[in-house]
Amino acid sequence: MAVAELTAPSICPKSNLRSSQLSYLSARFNSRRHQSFHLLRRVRSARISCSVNSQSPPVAVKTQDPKSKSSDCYGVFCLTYDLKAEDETKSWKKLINIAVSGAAGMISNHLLFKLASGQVFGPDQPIALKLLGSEKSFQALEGVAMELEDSLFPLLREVKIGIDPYEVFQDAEWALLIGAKPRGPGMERADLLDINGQIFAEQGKALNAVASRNVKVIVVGNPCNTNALICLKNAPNIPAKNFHALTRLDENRAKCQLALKAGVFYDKVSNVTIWGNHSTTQVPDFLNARINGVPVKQVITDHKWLEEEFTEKVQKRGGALIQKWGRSSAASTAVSIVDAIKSLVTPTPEGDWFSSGVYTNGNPYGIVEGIVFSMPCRSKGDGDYEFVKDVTFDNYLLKKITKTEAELLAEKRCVAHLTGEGIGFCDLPEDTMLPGEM
Ligand SMILES: NC(=O)C1=CN([C@@H]2O[C@H](COP(=O)(O)OP(=O)(O)OC[C@H]3O[C@@H](n4cnc5c(N)ncnc54)[C@H](OP(=O)(O)O)[C@@H]3O)[C@@H](O)[C@H]2O)C=CC1
Ligand SMILES: O=C([O-])CC(=O)C(=O)O
Repeated sequence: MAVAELTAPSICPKSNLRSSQLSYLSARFNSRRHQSFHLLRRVRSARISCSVNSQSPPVAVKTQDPKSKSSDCYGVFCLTYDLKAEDETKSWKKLINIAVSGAAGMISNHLLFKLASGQVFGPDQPIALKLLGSEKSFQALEGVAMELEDSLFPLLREVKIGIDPYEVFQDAEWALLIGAKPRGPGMERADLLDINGQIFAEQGKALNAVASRNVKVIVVGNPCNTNALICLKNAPNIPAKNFHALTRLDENRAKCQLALKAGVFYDKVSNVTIWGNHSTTQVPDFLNARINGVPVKQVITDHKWLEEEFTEKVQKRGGALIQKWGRSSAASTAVSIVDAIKSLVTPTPEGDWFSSGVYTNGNPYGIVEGIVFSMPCRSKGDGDYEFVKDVTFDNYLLKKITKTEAELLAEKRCVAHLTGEGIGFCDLPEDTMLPGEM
């Protein structure tokens, strides 16, 4: 690995690194081959920061336990700071830990820079990014960390990279689970459920063991509803309510199509629910949706279009995009993850709601319990949510909801061995597909 080409940071922030870290770092440098790259950087950073700060008044620093397996950091982010020592940062909130899996992937490449810029959690919220990859993607992950260093984001105070979820998820307050294996040629959907299910079972166990007891988990990697179910079943000490499967991209896609048809800008479209699975059986609800506060069916009177073209367009938008791009949605998915987080940390506007795939227990819509199903939610902005009460159903909507519910129940039976509910038995509907498959 080209360690010799690396230079220490040319700036020395008002920071301090404990000199006791040096021997610890040097020892570890020899013992962990794959992490030698950033450990050497860390030694160099430490030396520079120690010499510059030898005349500085002492500042409170975060203590680092050499025995801790989760103490690795990356490059410039190994410097430690007293956030209360500088006027600019005095009013900042307490640092939050955000874990991201699949961090070397396409979606993450958009998302991480949004998180670090402050546009998600706000301009007074410092963050630590804990990035999970694999042996295969570790070098790419180092590249991601280098780009984060070079971006000089003031709010980004820590970056750590690793391949062990038990280390990376330590104290995570948010876990954005993006990494998943794509469906390869000739791979059965049951195989995909099993391969990805293993990943999410393992990550659920790791969250259960080391994450914050109130961690909020957003599962993006497909098939995201059932992956989220597997994850929450393997994390019994974390409230099931805290697990989400990302269906916000589908909601955004539905809003865009309704706006286009009605000839209005998309900010006029509200109250859009995606019901069910993030698959081609998902149900974009035009019965309860509104345009300029008026029910969509009164604005768009072509109901055949709503039932057929609109619905199918939203269900298959992912596939249409893959045909153009040659790869699945990455930028708009990252934007929708931002939207999903913001919906939980800011109060939902009066009268509106957002869609999220959440655990069905206690839902007021009669959806079967024990699955992860996209439904309309509202939040007070405290990271939690409640189900919306005032939604209506007609026969068309109920029939569609029943179909997507049956699909999720079949997926659940297929992964029973991963949720601790017996032996997996796959009788998936023939037409079950991800939005990206056509
Ligand atoms: N719910 C939703 O709305 C949507 C979900 N998705 C899903 O999100 C998931 C991730 O999508 P996306 O980020 O586009 O997928 P990518 O293929 O870009 O990344 C996913 C994984 O690929 C590996 N990887 C990526 N880049 C590299 C690299 N340069 N070298 C080595 N390994 C690499 C990483 O796995 P590792 O680090 O583990 O090796 C990473 O976790 C997929 O399951 C997709 O289907 C996509 C769009 C919308
Ligand atoms: O199928 C995929 O991987 C892409 C996907 O989920 C989407 O675009 O909604």
